[in-house]
Amino acid sequence: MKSPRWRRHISWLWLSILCFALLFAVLSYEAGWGQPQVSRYFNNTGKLTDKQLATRARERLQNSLETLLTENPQHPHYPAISQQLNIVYGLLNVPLYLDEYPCAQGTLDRLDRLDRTLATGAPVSHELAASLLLPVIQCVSDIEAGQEAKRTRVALMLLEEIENNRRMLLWWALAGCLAGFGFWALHESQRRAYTRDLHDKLEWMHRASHDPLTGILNRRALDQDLRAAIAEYRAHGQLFSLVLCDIDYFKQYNDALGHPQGDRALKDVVNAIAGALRPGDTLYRYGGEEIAILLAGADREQGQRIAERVLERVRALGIAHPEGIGGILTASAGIALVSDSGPDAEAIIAMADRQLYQAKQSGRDQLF
Ligand SMILES: Nc1nc2c(ncn2[C@@H]2O[C@H](COP(=O)(O)OP(=O)(O)OP(=O)(O)O)[C@@H](O)[C@H]2O)c(=O)[nH]1
Repeated sequence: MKSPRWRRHISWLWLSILCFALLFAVLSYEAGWGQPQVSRYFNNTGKLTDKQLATRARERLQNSLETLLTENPQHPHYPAISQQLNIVYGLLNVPLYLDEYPCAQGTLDRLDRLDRTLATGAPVSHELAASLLLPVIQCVSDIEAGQEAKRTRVALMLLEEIENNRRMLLWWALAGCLAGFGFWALHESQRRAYTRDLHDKLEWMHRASHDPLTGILNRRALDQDLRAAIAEYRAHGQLFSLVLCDIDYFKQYNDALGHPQGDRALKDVVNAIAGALRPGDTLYRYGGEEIAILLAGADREQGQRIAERVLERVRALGIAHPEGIGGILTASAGIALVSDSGPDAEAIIAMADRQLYQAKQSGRDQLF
């Protein structure tokens, strides 16, 4: 059955790789994640730096008040104080303070008033100086405290945001890892199932063409190879011979020593025959105790020489046979050359079979 179209295009392996790639991307992003947050913090704290202005203003105000309270009214240094107050005015005259702190505008008015008084050169009493500057210092201190509280709030928010991001990242990383490994596991099971299927198919193919007892090719394989060899002969005149080999008096062997012993002897005979062949020759179990040998490229002389060698190897095994020729297991063989029988599978087999029959009729343990 054909798998659905999407299954052929999306494999679990690719999904797994995608998950790990996303995980990597998230981690890379995390590496630079702190950066925008920190810059946001400094953007926010840009407004907070005004706290420093208030601090500087407060210090100058305190110095000015101290000077005014310790001033010798006979030798006043009002211009210097006035200069300090002008600087303070400039430090406090910022939109942020005026927008957010109600006392800020009154503070500027008071500074203005004191400055104008100083400008007249008339002595400024301690009471006047204190009544004008103390509320100003109080307001500036409030601004300082307010800005400081704001800075703390922003810092806390930033920490909380970073913590939330970390937690979210952890969950995403965990999910990415689990999904990646999950898809990889699916891919692995799919791969194993595929390998198992392939293995099964190969085994079935092997079983379909091989004999289970001896492990050599079977008759079906011989039919196929014979057709291929005939095609080759027709196309290029490539000669070949077919030898049919049959164990002599095998029924008696089985009857005397039992079927399991007969199986062992059959395997020994097959191994002996295989040992007598050339690399390009092929062995088949044609049926029962009958073995076929396809001798590629062999003319009559070569075919006969190999077939004789086969019979000799069987003899040389020396398997004891109570009713065998000379007391041992032997075999007979019939050979057919493609050029004699005609390029037809059935005709070649029939000819080799007739030759084998002749060998049996002539006393067995021989080639015909
Ligand atoms: N042990 C065993 N015996 C088998 C197997 N296949 C076929 N046989 C036996 O081979 C014997 C063939 O007997 P026959 O066809 O009469 O031939 P034969 O006894 O060898 O006599 P000739 O061929 O005339 O020499 C039968 O007894 C089958 O049971 C096998 O796989 N194992």
